[in-house]
Amino acid sequence: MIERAGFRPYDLPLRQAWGSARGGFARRRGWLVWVEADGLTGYGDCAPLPAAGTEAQEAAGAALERLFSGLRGQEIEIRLSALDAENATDAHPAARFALDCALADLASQRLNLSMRRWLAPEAVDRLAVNAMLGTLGTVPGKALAASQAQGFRVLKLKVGVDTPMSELESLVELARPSSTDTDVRLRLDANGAWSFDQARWLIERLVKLRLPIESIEEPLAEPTPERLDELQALAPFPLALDESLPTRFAAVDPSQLGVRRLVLKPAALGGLHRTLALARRAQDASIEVVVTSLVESAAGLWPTAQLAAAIASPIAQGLATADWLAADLGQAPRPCAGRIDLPDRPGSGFMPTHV
Ligand SMILES: O=C(O)CCC(=O)c1ccccc1C(=O)O
Ligand SMILES: [Mg+2]
Repeated sequence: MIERAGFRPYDLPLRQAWGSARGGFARRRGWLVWVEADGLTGYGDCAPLPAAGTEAQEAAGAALERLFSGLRGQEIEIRLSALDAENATDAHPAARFALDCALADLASQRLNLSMRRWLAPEAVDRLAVNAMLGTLGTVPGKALAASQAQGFRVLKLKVGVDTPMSELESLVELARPSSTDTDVRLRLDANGAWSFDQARWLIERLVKLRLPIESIEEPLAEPTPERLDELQALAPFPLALDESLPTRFAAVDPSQLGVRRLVLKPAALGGLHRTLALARRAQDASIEVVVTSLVESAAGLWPTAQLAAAIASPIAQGLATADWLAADLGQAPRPCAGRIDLPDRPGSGFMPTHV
């Protein structure tokens, strides 16, 4: 039975401003949330980011007030299933995700299971992850070399910030055989920057020039399954939907979206189990999935990584974001040789440095 529960705000500076075609940020603000029962504490993170498909800060704060007001005295499992049963298209996915994580952390600790095995017995212990280098125009050549030397094989770049023509030139320069190992590929994220014609122009050139492109996220400003399908037919690499999943395409069957890959952000989709269910539906339709963070604190990154391990997609996951933060709420999962190894500890693995 839940004895205590609460949340407190945090505000963490980044080492370097985050940029994208949908804007950027220099700090991450959110709430550390916790739930206590049987001498154990479960943690979660509410770190709204509207550009990624979550509610705004204020709506999240109000939702946390509501979600946490009636917790005391409730049974963990009952509260967890009630959360999952609520309307899937609700207006506060980040707040709901935070409570879901805290309850799941507690429930898995009580069973002495890692959160990933509590979510799925077939969970893996190791995840391939991509490096996140930032916006194409601001990435120095040596950052590329450093990531490769660290063992990353998929390097992600934000694009759609400059014109397609100048970004193509930068990509040609970056992908020169002298600067890129033969097995390294670039994951591009346009965050909805391009018209259909711009996207087609760029994809056709990337293909013709044989640039080592791993995938492109959110190519279109106005994505429709028809347009995505037409673009996907031109590309030998997957196109992916990300922030338009919780917003535009919440009710669409993954196999009908026109893309070969989905990027899943559990805080924008509103919870662990519903993200796991969407991942399974996609994988059953031979659509790849990638789980990514929201550049949130370690309290959110741990359960997000545990969820990725439960989904067990073999491609690189977007979880190498802890180093973007200059301060954190606890030790974060950190990649080594392009992979994250998850510990066997019960729960999500998060422990606050100071409470
Ligand atoms: O995918 C990654 O490597 C990190 C996650 C990421 O890029 C991201 C983080 C916050 C908001 C949006 C995005 C995005 O993929 O668009
Ligand atoms: Mg993305």
